[in-house]
Amino acid sequence: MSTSKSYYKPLNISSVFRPGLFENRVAIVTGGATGIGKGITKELLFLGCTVVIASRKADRLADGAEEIRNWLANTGQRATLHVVQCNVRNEDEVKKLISTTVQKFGKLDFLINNGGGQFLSPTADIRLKGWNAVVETNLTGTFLLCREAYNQWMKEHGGTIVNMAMDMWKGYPYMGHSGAARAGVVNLTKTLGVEWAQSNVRVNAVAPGSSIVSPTAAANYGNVSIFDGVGENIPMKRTGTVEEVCSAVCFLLSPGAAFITGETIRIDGGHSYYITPNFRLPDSKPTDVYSWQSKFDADAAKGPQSKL
Ligand SMILES: CCCCCCC/C=C/C(=O)SCCNC(=O)CCNC(=O)[C@H](O)C(C)(C)COP(=O)(O)OP(=O)(O)OC[C@H]1O[C@@H](n2cnc3c(N)ncnc32)[C@H](O)[C@@H]1OP(=O)(O)O
Ligand SMILES: NC(=O)C1=CN([C@@H]2O[C@H](COP(=O)(O)OP(=O)(O)OC[C@H]3O[C@@H](n4cnc5c(N)ncnc54)[C@H](OP(=O)(O)O)[C@@H]3O)[C@@H](O)[C@H]2O)C=CC1
Repeated sequence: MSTSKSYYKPLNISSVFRPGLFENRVAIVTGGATGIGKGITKELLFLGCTVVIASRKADRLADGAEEIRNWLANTGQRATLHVVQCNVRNEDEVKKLISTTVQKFGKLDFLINNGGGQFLSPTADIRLKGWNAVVETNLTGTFLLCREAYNQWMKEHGGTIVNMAMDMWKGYPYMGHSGAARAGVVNLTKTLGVEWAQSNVRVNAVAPGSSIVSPTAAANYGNVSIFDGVGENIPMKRTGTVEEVCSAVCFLLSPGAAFITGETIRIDGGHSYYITPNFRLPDSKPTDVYSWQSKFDADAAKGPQSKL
């Protein structure tokens, strides 16, 4: 990838939220060992939360957990990280993830349904097995986790859920399966926000643009340059950072969002509101970046983006 290496340096974690905000809280983050999920996990740990990360691949979980635990040890943070292997498409594994968490930690305050993904394909070429794989991962998996978290714990004790959507507001050419599934996630989020309000359970979502740079996200497409050039068509003239998603998730989990439910926050630099053919913005510099890296690194990260 042409983007500078410094962009991918191990992150020094910080947060715009107060230290200890999530002390005595217990969270599950699916897909918490890579990319955006790993960032969410680190910020939650930084804020004192106990975090269970869950996904399919044992090696990815082990690598992610090792990196996170090394960071915890180096910074002297005293937070608990636990790993559970779980395919969100498997109902039994989802039930077990929730029950194990509640048994081990005594409760479940937060569920972050981050795990998911898709492959690029013209919709006409998608086989049924591939369609089902993507819809089951993103929509059915989110449903199963929400249902089990609610029935096994949150119905009686309250809780907060954040789901993962994407920039599918105008359809999603070449990701028709995922666009349809994520639109379903946005709709499910509204429904559950209303149905479960009486149990003091808030359900919201975030919708990142197709522009949140992480090495695993890029590698999934077999093309590490997939994010190159993406910033050009975004009003803020740049791609987004993992941290810019994490802070929105932490806000939705926080007491500051106590009156917000059923909502989906777009994190896309204005891309989904920008209609290019009739109204093209004048050239401009990239906007300021929020990241956990030093100003020097953040400036380095801006470099390649400004060439887009
Ligand atoms: C222009 C800029 C665009 C930028 C886009 C970037 C925006 C980023 C958005 C993101 O979401 S980043 C996150 C990326 N991470 C992932 O997507 C990871 C998770 N994804 C997956 O694991 C897979 O894509 C999956 C299909 C959802 C699940 O895989 P699973 O292992 O369960 O299934 P498989 O056995 O591999 O495949 C099942 C079935 O699916 C079809 N298929 C899978 N991959 C492809 C492919 N690359 N091309 C075409 N079809 C595919 C296929 O039918 C598979 O069955 P078989 O035919 O192999 O039997
Ligand atoms: N990066 C971006 O620009 C955007 C990302 N998103 C979404 O954000 C989320 C995080 O993506 P990102 O961090 O960028 O990319 P990653 O590829 O790093 O994250 C995907 C994560 O999901 C996990 N996962 C995938 N399928 C399953 C499954 N069936 N069960 C459990 N876990 C699963 C993977 O772990 P494992 O392989 O071990 O199962 C991995 O940790 C995804 O839902 C993605 O689609 C949405 C919009 C834009």
